[in-house]
Amino acid sequence: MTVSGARVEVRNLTKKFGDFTAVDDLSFTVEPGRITGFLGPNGAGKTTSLRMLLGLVHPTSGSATIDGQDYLDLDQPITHVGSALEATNFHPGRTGRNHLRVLAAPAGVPDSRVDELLELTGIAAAARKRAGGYSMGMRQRLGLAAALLGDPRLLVLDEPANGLDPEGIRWLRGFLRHLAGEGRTVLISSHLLQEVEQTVDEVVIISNGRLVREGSVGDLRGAASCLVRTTDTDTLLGALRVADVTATPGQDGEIVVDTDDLRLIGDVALRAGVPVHELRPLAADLEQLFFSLTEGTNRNLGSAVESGGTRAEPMTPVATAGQEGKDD
Ligand SMILES: Nc1ncnc2c1ncn2[C@@H]1O[C@H](COP(=O)(O)OP(=O)(O)OP(=O)(O)O)[C@@H](O)[C@H]1O
Repeated sequence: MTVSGARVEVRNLTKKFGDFTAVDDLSFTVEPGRITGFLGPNGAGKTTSLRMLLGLVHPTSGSATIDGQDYLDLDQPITHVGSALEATNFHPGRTGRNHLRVLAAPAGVPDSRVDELLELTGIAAAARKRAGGYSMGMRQRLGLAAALLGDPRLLVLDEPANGLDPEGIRWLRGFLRHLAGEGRTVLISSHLLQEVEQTVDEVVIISNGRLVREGSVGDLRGAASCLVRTTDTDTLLGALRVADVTATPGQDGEIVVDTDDLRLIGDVALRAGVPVHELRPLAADLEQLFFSLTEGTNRNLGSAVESGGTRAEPMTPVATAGQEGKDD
């Protein structure tokens, strides 16, 4: 199945609550066929941005559009955008199945689609149980099923990994990958880069309502490198130089080499006749990078520090779902 994903454009988006600027001149783009992580510490402004994208909050200035249109101007929005903002936005006394049916009916979505989504999201066995008794992970799955009712081109999920166990996170990763693989645009928020690092292709990082970084996860990780340890650093450094590989000596026989081609390094060392005691790729510490970009700020804890620095380039936000229903 091929889906024409929607392009999200956020331009100079700003939201003030009184004197407080929750979202500050935010610009970024979210591309179809990709999973984009919208990241920032608690209180950074992610949910507010997503709510503006979904037409739930009116921007003070700027815009957030879906294929060039405001959410509120979309014809049959359920077919364009599916969102899940809060995993508790359902009637606790209603079964999971009825929750979905209540959302589906007014949108003209057949009950067969509800049953299909209950299967797809792995909660079919609990479909006739009251949603109030669902675990957090099951609520997340129910929210995801609700977001997918209209087979949308854009999926906006606020903290979808919250409450999922490692197996659930692995499942979510595969599920979102499948949806993006069909061409859909997938935008997920998280306050933990680590939680979504292996899920997302692109990141938009905000802090104090402002963009601090936008780009691919690969860009964030930076250039590949590896560490090699030997008892004869001088000889190995010379051999690496001859092989035209940039290398920097460290302590205790360590050399950091600007490539992740371990075989090449091993071959160079063998030819130079030096012993290799360690050889491994060096992973960038993304979590540390995330903290330095966001300065560990958490406005919800009252520790807001206006970040003066690290402005970067642009990318995108989002989300909502959850409606009211009636009893079974
Ligand atoms: N209606 C409102 N009135 C006043 N302040 C608000 C309102 N909504 C949000 N805020 C404030 O705006 C800031 C951004 O909140 P927002 O919920 O968008 O952040 P977030 O990045 O989604 O955080 P979290 O990860 O905790 O959900 C917070 O300091 C919050 O207290």
